[in-house]
Amino acid sequence: MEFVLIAVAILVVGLILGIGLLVGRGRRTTRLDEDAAAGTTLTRPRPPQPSAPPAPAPPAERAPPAEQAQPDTVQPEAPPEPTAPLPPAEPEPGLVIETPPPSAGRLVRLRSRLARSQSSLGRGLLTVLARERLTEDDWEEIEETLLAADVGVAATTEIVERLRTQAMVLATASGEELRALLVRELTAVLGPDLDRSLAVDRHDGRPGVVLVVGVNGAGKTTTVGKIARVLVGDGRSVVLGAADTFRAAAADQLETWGERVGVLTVRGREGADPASVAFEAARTGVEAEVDTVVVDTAGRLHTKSGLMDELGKIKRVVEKQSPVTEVLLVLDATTGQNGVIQARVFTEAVDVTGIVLTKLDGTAKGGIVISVQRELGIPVKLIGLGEGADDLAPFEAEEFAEGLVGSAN
Ligand SMILES: Nc1nc2c(ncn2[C@@H]2O[C@H](COP(=O)(O)OP(=O)(O)OP(=O)(O)O)[C@@H](O)[C@H]2O)c(=O)[nH]1
Repeated sequence: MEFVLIAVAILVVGLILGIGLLVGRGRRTTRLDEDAAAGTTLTRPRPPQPSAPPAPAPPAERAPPAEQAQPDTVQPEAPPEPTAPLPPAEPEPGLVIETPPPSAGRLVRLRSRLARSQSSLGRGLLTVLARERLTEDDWEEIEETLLAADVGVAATTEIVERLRTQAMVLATASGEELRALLVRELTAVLGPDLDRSLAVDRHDGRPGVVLVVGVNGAGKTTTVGKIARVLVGDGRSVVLGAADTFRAAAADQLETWGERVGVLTVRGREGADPASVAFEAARTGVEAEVDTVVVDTAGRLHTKSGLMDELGKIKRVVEKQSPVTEVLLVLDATTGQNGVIQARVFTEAVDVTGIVLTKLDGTAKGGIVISVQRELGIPVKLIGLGEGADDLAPFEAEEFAEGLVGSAN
């Protein structure tokens, strides 16, 4: 009996201790949360910080319609997302607004930047073509030179065939004549008659909207800034939209580009809905009656359907305000065939109307212009030839071919 009483007593003491421990833990949890609210330990999401200006609720007619993922299904209107744009940064005191040069003739000024392509492609071809009688080995060398410069198989075959038909002429041609002939042949495969004009004009009393798409790091944000300068230099009024809300620095970067040429940048908070920022940019452009709104987008290649949804939504939402007149895909020329594969994903997601090839100054593979155009069936409209603010030029087939082949001496 005594034994039983001792066992019961031990059990009761154990129970009391166990309950005490559990209660203690519960308190600790509570305390952590209280600490978090006081700003010492963060264990749950914080409420919005006071440093961010409170977002005024946008009036109903101004708010972009929230849309669902499926582009072609009509969804009931959901409440708008609170993504009012942040006010533009105050311009720095004493900031001088620059007047960029017009875009015409820029490629002539910048074509010496194609030096790396020129020495491997242009000079390589001229050296072989200058040989007295071209053997099969020589033709193979020509083919290899073209392929090494990323001209692509189909265009390489075409160029070699065209040159072969002129073998008689080649045999007697002077250095200068050979040069001219090569420029002519390269110009022909570059599509001299393609329409490369940028659709940036107002339509039905509303601004033309240019969406700029592409993978991160291709030079997209820089290119949007440079495009703003091209447009301002050509006498157009512009609003920029920083819809690459994925990276906060991208909006800062764009704002700086805009400020330099007196152009307003509409931006949202980091992580805001890109479509809402694009919508606000278009709305601002409509209200300010500018010629063109240029929108930088985030180039996340998470999944093809995700990209399609995002770009499709941006386009549809913007078009509630103003027509999307141009969709430019920015590609890094130094990424070669990889870039072309990435490009395909974008062309399937959105109706791309023009290509911008950046960083052509840093590559020996200038032939990428030819292969990208052919493989995607979309004209190259602008090319990036350096990090300078005005190192973006409208593409011109003959001037580009001249740059690849180089001068006669
Ligand atoms: N050499 C050279 N550099 C360029 C050219 N265009 C852009 N760049 C550089 O490429 C780098 C990337 O440019 P960004 O504009 O930040 O690239 P992005 O695609 O916007 O990247 P995210 O903002 O991360 O999406 C920068 O250092 C640019 O200066 C070009 O034509 N030539």
